[in-house]
Amino acid sequence: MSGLSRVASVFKPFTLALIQLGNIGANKADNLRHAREMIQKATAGHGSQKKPDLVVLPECFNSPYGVTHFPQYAEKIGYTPGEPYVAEKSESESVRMLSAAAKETKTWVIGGSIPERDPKDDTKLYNTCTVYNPQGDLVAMHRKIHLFDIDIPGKIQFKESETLTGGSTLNYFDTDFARIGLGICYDVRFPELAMMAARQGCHALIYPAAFNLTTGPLHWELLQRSRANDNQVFVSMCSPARDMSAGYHAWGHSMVVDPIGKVIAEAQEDEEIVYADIDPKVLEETRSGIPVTTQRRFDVYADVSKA
Ligand SMILES: O=C(O)CCC(=O)C(=O)O
Repeated sequence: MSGLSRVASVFKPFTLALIQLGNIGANKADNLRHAREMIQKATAGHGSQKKPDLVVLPECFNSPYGVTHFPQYAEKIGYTPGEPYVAEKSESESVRMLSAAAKETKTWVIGGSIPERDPKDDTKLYNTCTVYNPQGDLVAMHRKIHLFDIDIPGKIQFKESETLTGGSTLNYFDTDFARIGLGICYDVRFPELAMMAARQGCHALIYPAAFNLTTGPLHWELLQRSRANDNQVFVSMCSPARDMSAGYHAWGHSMVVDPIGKVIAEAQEDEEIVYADIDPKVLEETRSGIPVTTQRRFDVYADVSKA
């Protein structure tokens, strides 16, 4: 067996904007206000910059990043794919803001991530990304699947599983220009997830993220270029700005990589908006020039979990 199992039909040029948000502090209302202003700024059009079709916020944009903060900042969203949902009346203030921002700017918004409380089980929290169309409807949600539990002695220790539960579904959404796969930060380390999304026809994989000063320089670019090269898709991670006065020091360097593995946009460390023009021709040329997407040998490696 070879080839892609399902290919989404629509893939047109579009402009992506990554908001490398700064000033994420303890005051949630301020964080939400600032995120909304930055969405407005990113979509306002500056000089020759084309208005983006899709804007992205970073991981955990409404609260400081840290396991002790998640319970305090968590919000109930209560969205179930396929069921009616009125975002502007959501119990979640972050969802209401993101929906309003998407609607007022008439732009697709990937709303970074926020700590979410399970609507049916108060003891369960997730790290959750929500997505809005230009009418402000919530159209997709992704709960971080792989929790960030690492311990590099003397460098960084982090254990999201102390307060979070991992999601268990692959998620993507369709726009009028592309099919976009979702992951959150640590999810990028798992090639299986990216490969499944690409095989479901995603043209771009987007990860709100927040790497750190240890793993950022080691793996931030490497992982994005790897997932892009493995699957011949666009890959992007959007980070918060670096704030050395915060409890968690984010790497920054929000980035977009094209399907041949080239970095086509990159922020530095401070608050910044970076734009990338996504050109479907690069995906087509990469796949026809180096046709690994049709050369796979699933007869040899049908199920890697059994290897
Ligand atoms: O994988 C890494 O090195 C960082 C992951 C991370 O910061 C996260 O999942 O929030």
